[in-house]
Amino acid sequence: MSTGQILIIDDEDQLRKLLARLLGREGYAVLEAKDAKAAWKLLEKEEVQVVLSDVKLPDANGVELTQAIKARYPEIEIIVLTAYGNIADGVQAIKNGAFDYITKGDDNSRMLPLTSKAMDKALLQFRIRSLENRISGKYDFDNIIGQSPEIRNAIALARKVAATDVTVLLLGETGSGKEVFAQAIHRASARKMQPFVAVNCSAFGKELLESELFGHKAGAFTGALKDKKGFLEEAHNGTLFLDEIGEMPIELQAKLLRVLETQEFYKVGDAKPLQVNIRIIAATNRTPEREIESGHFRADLYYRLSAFQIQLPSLNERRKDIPLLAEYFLRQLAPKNNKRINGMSPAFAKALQAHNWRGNIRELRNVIERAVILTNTAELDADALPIEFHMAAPAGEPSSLSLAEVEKQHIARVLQYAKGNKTKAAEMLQIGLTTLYNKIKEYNITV
Ligand SMILES: Nc1ncnc2c1ncn2[C@@H]1O[C@H](COP(=O)(O)OP(=O)(O)OP(=O)(O)O)[C@@H](O)[C@H]1O
Repeated sequence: MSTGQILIIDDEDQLRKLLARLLGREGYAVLEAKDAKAAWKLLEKEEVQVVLSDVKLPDANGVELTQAIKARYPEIEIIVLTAYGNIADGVQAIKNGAFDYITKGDDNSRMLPLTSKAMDKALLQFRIRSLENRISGKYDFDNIIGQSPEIRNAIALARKVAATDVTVLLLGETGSGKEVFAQAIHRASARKMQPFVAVNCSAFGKELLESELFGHKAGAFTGALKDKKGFLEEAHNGTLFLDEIGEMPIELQAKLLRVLETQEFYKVGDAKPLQVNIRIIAATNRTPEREIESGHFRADLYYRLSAFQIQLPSLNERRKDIPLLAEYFLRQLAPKNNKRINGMSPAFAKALQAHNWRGNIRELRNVIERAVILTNTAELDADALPIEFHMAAPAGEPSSLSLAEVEKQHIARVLQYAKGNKTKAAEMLQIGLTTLYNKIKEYNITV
């Protein structure tokens, strides 16, 4: 029995109903639309794998509609129904991305096998897409955890801008969720079925970043053996996320500005420009104004990018979300690590609240994962936290402590944490065991 859903677009009621019956008998779920407008409405609401569309529709041409549907929903396969004798339409439809075409009334015997093949292909594409989404852990706004006004405010702004094509600049400390926001904006936009391409500008050297972004022609430089598509081209019709934009070399920033202004760019080694349609979301963990002053960030690019800025709060600024996020990561990470852990002790929760989260949500996630791995009971407890959680800063005026005193206190704390195990303490302190013994003696530390 076949599965999957087919949408038939045809204004001839009789023929449409006949096809619907035929395909329904094969086990497909079938939807019907009289025109393109009704078809778009159904496509928005329903998951459709295959479209059968007449060429002559009251409000559209099926050959052009094919291109529009493929642009928005690339996984869908389309079979076009052409009028008798009009092969040109069929050929053009295939050029526009159709799976195939059938001549109306003439090809009923081809209809079922062809539909079944198109369905197989589409189902495979849907499966790949869903696996890709799962692997890359894509986020939408509902998965952005946080109740504090600071994060709710950022989410509200991002939701509003998502529906538009406006360039967005996300500001926030490292690990505060800039990429998560960029993905959520993409997924809430009309481009959601199109690629989301993320580029970390700090991960490449200057030359490499240029050819990775813009692509290159074969022979453009030594080692460029074949033509290569750049990220800009890969993100065509979709969203390009430029992370750490402040790290982009200044000459490249000028080129990027040109792309933003003209939606046009040149591959490295190519004389003719390529047209692209992309939405840009950029992010930085630096302060743009300071970067401009120091000459690392072009002011004109900044003004162009910052049409819509969203400042993401740091975790320290929204401490009341810490328990919520910790629970969320625990629920996610315990099963992943095959652990049955259903809560955290008050001491564990208190230590999370007191910590200075310089690495923000990424750090919190890592701390929870580490604790999950170390825990074999039903509850996360404070001893599964990294050492810095156990060692509050030494009390008193800093000036009142000599370096030797700080060293003594630190060694004492580490020994206490290691429950008197000197080998473990020496490892944590990254000193030899003999040195540790000497220090214990020198400072008269009681173990
Ligand atoms: N609000 C949130 N809810 C749940 N998980 C989140 C949230 N924000 C961020 N995360 C998680 O925190 C981690 C860091 O997020 P992300 O990579 O988006 O940060 P970033 O600001 O882009 O960091 P960097 O500046 O280092 O690139 C990821 O594992 C992400 O899944």
